[in-house]
Amino acid sequence: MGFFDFLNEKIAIDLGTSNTLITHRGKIAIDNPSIITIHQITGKILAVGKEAGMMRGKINKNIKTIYPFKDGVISNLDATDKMLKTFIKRLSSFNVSVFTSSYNMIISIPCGSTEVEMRAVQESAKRLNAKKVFLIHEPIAAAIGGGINVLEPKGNMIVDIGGGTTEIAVISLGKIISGQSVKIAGNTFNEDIIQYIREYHNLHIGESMAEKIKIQVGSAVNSLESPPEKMKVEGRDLLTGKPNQIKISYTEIEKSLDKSITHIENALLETLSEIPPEISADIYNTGIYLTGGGSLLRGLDRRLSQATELPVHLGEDPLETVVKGSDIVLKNLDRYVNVLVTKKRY
Ligand SMILES: Nc1ncnc2c1ncn2[C@@H]1O[C@H](COP(=O)(O)OP(=O)(O)OP(=O)(O)O)[C@@H](O)[C@H]1O
Repeated sequence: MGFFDFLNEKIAIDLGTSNTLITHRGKIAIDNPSIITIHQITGKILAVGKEAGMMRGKINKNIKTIYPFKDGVISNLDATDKMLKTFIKRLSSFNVSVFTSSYNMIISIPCGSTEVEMRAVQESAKRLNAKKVFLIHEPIAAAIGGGINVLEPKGNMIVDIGGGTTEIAVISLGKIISGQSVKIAGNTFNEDIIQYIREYHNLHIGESMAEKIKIQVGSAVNSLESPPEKMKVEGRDLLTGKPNQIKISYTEIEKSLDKSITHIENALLETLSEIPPEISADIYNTGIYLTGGGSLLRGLDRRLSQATELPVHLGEDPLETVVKGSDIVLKNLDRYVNVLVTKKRY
């Protein structure tokens, strides 16, 4: 790669509550949990991303695990800076810290982001030496990444279930015309599972175990065509204090998640009830596009389809659609300029 190619570097970043994805030269180069661990006393970074994720729940009191984002937005600016800096360094194929002030960056943000939250993202990006920083709303990026033509005068409905938020958006002519950001998503599902197992099995389990359960035996419906086998779950018995093991089935997990999924269903129905009739007609024909890691929960598409009486399409690689869409926009700025979030000057 020549020097001048370097001047055209483009980076798309999906700063997620659970995962941070970064594309570089059109490929996903970073796909890591959004976690860092630091030493409590010295403040030194001990691990970032995957390595920090592996330490989750198994740390001593001198080590602190930090999640830089909460509910889709930056909750710890310093940790965000440190994490992003490490990821950007890892992107470099050179042996030196190459990224000078000559690359363009696009970052996806939840549609409910406030001016202050957007400024925090901008400032963090500026400290990474980006030449230009563009912002895009996550559902628009997800739609583009999922292959939907968002620029046509036709309504499309996207539901992006992430770790911290579920973003519901109706898009037409490149803009969100209706929608909402609900703070119920994958992390809430994990909390529901922890709570259920504590209540019904007197077992205290950690966050990573809850995540494993959700993936292995999680379900949004109580009857599955090919049900997963019961799963062995280990934790601390609340009555004896000793380590213990139980077996858990997908129907129990369905029960534990029911309340949260009902919330998502209601938010969807509310958004549908607020859109103009012409757009309603479009959505009646096209249905709903479901994406984000949370959409991988077994039977969720079926359940949302039953609740809305609309077809629900599950996209491919739902964990990657937002960053892929952002990358497409950055590469085709002339075509997509109208979909970008218009920033105030700070
Ligand atoms: N197979 C699976 N079944 C159920 N949930 C899953 C599965 N795989 C991943 N998830 C969940 O997807 C969520 C992460 O999704 P994603 O990476 O789209 O969110 P994010 O972008 O980090 O979050 P946000 O958009 O809220 O900031 C996590 O809660 C994770 O547990």
